[in-house]
Amino acid sequence: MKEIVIATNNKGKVKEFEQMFSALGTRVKSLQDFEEDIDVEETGETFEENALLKAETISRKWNIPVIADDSGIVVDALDGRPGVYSARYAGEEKNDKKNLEKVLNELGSTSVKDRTARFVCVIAVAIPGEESFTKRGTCEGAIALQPRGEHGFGYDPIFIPNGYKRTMAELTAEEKNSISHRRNALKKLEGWLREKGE
Ligand SMILES: O=P(O)(O)OP(=O)(O)OP(=O)(O)OC[C@H]1O[C@@H](n2cnc3c(O)ncnc32)[C@H](O)[C@@H]1O
Ligand SMILES: [Mg+2]
Repeated sequence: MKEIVIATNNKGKVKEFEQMFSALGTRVKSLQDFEEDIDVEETGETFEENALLKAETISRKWNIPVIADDSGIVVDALDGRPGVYSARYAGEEKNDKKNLEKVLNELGSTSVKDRTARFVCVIAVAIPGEESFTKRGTCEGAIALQPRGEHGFGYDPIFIPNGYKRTMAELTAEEKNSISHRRNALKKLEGWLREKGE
């Protein structure tokens, strides 16, 4: 596939998709590349529902194939929060720094062994005239005691992937893209992408 539209306004996601899709020879377009300001309301209760909402809304609007990514961080000691509310956890303004501070505050002095968490990414595919579907990828790890690192976006400065001492924001883009929830979801789409590429 030469080009794919991703129904997202998140620049961090776009960058990672660009990096991962370039290896497959596919150009990426996001909602930022269109004149119109579009923000699909995320009213679903699961990552799957929200990913489908975003992909299908844009696919129907322009009658083109679209993928969408709904993702977030699930913290065990917080009963799975922020989960699907990750983007707006500290308020509607969607502030990455405030969001991760809220998670750190809520965890307080919770011990390292009880700070287990995972990133979740669900990619939805919507094609005019075809049944939509989703693929889910995860990345297991733990919440750091303090934010560290400048790379990536969102909750990366407080997430330590299993097998690493560094936070996700201290990994290079290549390192993150080789283990991330987004990579793991995309891997499950590779068969479909190859078929569409022919
Ligand atoms: O809905 P779109 O337009 O795609 O953009 P968004 O930022 O609102 O995206 P989501 O609704 O999927 O919310 C995802 C939240 O999870 C965070 N998140 C997702 N992937 C992440 C990653 O790879 N690293 C760190 N945080 C991530 C992100 O910062 C948001 O707060
Ligand atoms: Mg969103």
